[in-house]
Amino acid sequence: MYWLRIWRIGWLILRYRLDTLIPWAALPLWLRWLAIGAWFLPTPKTPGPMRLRLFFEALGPVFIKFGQILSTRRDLYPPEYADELARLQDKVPSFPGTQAIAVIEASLQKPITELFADFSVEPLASASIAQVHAATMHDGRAAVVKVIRPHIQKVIRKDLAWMRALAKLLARVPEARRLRPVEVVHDFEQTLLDELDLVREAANATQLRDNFTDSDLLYVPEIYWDYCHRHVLVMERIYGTSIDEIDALKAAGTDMKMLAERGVEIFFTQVFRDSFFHADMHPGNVFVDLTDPKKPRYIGIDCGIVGTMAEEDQHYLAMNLLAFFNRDYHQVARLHVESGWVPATTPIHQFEQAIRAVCEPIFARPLKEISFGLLLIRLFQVARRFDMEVQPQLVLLQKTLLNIEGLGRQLYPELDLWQTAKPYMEKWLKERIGFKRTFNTLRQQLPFLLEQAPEFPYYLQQMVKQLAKAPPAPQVRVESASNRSMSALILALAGVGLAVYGDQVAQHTLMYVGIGIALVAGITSLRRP
Ligand SMILES: Nc1ncnc2c1ncn2[C@@H]1O[C@H](COP(=O)(O)OP(=O)(O)OP(=O)(O)O)[C@@H](O)[C@H]1O
Repeated sequence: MYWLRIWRIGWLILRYRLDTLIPWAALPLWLRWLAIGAWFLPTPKTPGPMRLRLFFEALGPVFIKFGQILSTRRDLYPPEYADELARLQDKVPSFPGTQAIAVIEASLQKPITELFADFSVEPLASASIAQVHAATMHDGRAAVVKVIRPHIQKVIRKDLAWMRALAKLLARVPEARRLRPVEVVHDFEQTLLDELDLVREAANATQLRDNFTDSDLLYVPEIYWDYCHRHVLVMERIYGTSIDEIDALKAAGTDMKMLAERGVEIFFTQVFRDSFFHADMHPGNVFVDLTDPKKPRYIGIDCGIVGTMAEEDQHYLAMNLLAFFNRDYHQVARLHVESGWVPATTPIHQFEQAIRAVCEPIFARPLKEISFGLLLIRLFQVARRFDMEVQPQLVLLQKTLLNIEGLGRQLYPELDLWQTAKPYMEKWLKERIGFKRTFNTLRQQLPFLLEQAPEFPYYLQQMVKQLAKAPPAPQVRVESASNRSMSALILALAGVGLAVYGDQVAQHTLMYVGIGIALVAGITSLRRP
């Protein structure tokens, strides 16, 4: 079985003449012997990217998924390859509904009739990892049941082992190393293994749903947790119009401008407000609720792939985008160093010049034609030359951004992404840096500080004792200065506490503690020369 797979991969490489895509002359001698087998084969007529796509298709679901992921790495691969691989589709035959039932019953440990009032044996949809069936719950709710393809785990693990081996081999070739085969395969492995766990998908969907509770922008179907397992996911069935059905959307009188803008708003809200974004926004996963076509609401399904961002990354991303659109390349370069995205030793001016060289041609176009996603790709390409390790989350973000832009412009070609996003980002940055955020942080931390309040007199006593023992003047001055700031700080906290939380008793206690500290600190500082 193992050798059969090796033989098949080798044979398909030769059949699609992938050897012609490899710069043999650049390879070490020990590898060149592999090319000997190809010497007698006819020269291929179809272009290289298409042959690569056919190769992935012939190798089945895992390689197809891999090709789809490569197609999103436009920062690494030439556009003609990315475009061709983006055409890869999971044309996988569905598996029999009886097998789906067997997986469900084995996972949930109950007969299907006990689980559902009705279960449709004919699948609604079928993809490489899972298949979806319609069902009705016993209380009458319409549901869909997602079931992991039987035996897919084994196939995936075997193929992943293969890919890792091939990637390691490629990484030994200097020409191929810059394509980062090992990292790319590693990221792919993570994504794929995550997709195999439907409980993870259910948890993601629940979080996204919670983040948009009562929102008129996005709806996420409810997860029926009592019916979930690693291999089975049961959720509310939704009835929306696919975002792909432009004619149907228009015929229903949808406000297409608002629909496109809401898509952008949802994305930026997810990235900046929640730091949790749906990262698989292909049209098959996006529907529109047209209850009110003048206020169309999105419906998102399939939360198998999500992205999160660290707070600092959010901050630097927003600052970067704003700096970009102000064409302040020096600031962009500086932010990259400050955030640690590129090494601290990066020569700022050279980096700035390199960024300017790729960005200026983009900005020569009208603003509404500029692609954010493409801009990020260019930036990552430049930054790689300056040793930037692009984190997977940033790659996910850039990929999602490209999807959103694609969708948005398909819905409403005049969509000005920047005009839609800029006010949102500026507002976010202002809130983050401004008084409101400081106040909110204090408000969050205050219960903890107040919990410590009864200890204040003790600390106070200790402080006074220490001061009494304190040695020479200059040092004392520093200490009393710091005590004064300490008392000011505590007083300030007490003030905020009063404003935010105080009932009458707490207010008085805090006030007296605050005044006491201020008095003691003041008297102590007077006692010292
Ligand atoms: N809650 C739902 N209500 C109605 N239809 C649904 C629901 N969830 C999924 N579907 C249908 O099933 C299809 C496949 O679902 P989903 O995208 O979750 O599966 P998948 O195996 O991850 O597919 P892919 O990998 O192609 O995204 C959807 O395109 C949609 O038509």
